[in-house]
Amino acid sequence: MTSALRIEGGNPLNGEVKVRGAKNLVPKAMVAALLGSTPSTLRNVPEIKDVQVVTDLVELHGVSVTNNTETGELTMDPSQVSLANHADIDAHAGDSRIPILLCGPLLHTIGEAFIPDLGGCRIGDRPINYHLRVLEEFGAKVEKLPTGISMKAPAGGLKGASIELEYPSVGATEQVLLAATRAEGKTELRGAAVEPEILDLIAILQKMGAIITVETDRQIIIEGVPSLKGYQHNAMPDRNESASWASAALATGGDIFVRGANQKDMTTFLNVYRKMGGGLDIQDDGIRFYHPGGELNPLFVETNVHPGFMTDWQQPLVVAMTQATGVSVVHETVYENRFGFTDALVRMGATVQLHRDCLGPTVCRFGHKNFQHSAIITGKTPLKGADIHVPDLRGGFSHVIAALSAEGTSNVTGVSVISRGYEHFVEKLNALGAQFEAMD
Ligand SMILES: CC(=O)N[C@H]1[C@@H](OP(=O)(O)OP(=O)(O)OC[C@H]2O[C@@H](n3ccc(=O)[nH]c3=O)[C@H](O)[C@@H]2O)O[C@H](CO)[C@@H](O)[C@@H]1O
Ligand SMILES: C=C(OP(=O)(O)O)C(=O)O
Repeated sequence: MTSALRIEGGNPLNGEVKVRGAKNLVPKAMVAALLGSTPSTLRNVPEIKDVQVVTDLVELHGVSVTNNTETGELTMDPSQVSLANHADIDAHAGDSRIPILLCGPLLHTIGEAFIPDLGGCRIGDRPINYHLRVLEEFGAKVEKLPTGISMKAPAGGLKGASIELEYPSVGATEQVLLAATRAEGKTELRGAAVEPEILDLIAILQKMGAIITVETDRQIIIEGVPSLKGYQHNAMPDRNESASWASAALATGGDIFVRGANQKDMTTFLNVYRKMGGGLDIQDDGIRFYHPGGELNPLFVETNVHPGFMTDWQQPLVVAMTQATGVSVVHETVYENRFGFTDALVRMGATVQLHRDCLGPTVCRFGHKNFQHSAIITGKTPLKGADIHVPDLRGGFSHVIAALSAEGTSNVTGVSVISRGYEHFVEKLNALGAQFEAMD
């Protein structure tokens, strides 16, 4: 696997890339398969590290998985789900955030679960207090151990609950869905997240036999059923990868057709892109994103839960903002610490100032705390090559596109983290005409 790139920047990215299933849906769809009594088939599965991590985890629990990485068809047979050895599970500590979502399905099928310390991007503290509270509301007995979290189902199994989330957390909403569908009785969830990936997960659960109603005002009602069957599903395309390539086109002055990008999941992003002066050609089978020449406009953006501007779109777009003429402002309201990647941009010549105040109308959870969660980006600044070690998934993608738009050579290390969410990243860069040398 490529761990470092020596990039010769200053050339636009031009050409076509294909996006397959969403990183933020596919691993959860795999977890949902554990709830079924018969095998499930998921299509459009990308070859990314998070899929491998979940494959390893569910295999440890007795699920038989076959994955055709070329066709993207993955089948899971959950008929032999069993307890796994703690040490084997613990070997996956720090790999991804998905293990916490195994709790509901494991409590239903084998009555207990052990979860290692979670991974995922270090873009904030990322506590799991909502997850644990939700599971306790279903009746689970939760015990924190030095190496992870152990839990047991109550006698008679999980019971439906009335739950209110204090913040519309994506993961906690998924936790409720995966625990409630087979719990006894009705579950009412208020303050739910309604990201497109969650609606796709609900579609999968409905195919399996679940009864789930998405009401207005972030309410979801789940009427528990005693058993579910397997599903066949085509995973929704990755709107975050699509938006990343869109920002890459703007940052490098290029022109990229993202085959598979879906307009309906990206309307908020597309509006922002158009306001910035980015060119769009929305087609049935994908979207062409391009720099139309001339000046890009500065922008004000606040990240937020869906249907707001997705936080995962923010980091690559900030690189494009360094190439807009004037002052752009980004107020990050989802994670308290998602601007660490801008240090490298500043070393490359960008003008980015971070602030602890909420620079926007939304009074977010971080306003009165000591977090640099607002950024002022003043452009247009030419970027020059630098040596960079990537910090996280989106930050890593952003650093690579900054290096591609910069004059001169950049040595980017730690790029293997990008494979957690971007399929065939190096091959795609190559297809877009990027000039680089890849090192293992
Ligand atoms: C694998 C996956 O789908 N990851 C996505 C998911 O992450 P994830 O599901 O982890 O994100 P959440 O929506 O849960 O987190 C949002 C906010 O809630 C806080 N929080 C969350 C849970 C909890 O128990 N306590 C708590 O305080 C988090 O620290 C964060 O500030 O949604 C995020 C927000 O759209 C995206 O950036 C991630 O790409
Ligand atoms: C924050 C992200 O993912 P995760 O929740 O998997 O760390 C992301 O995809 O940008």
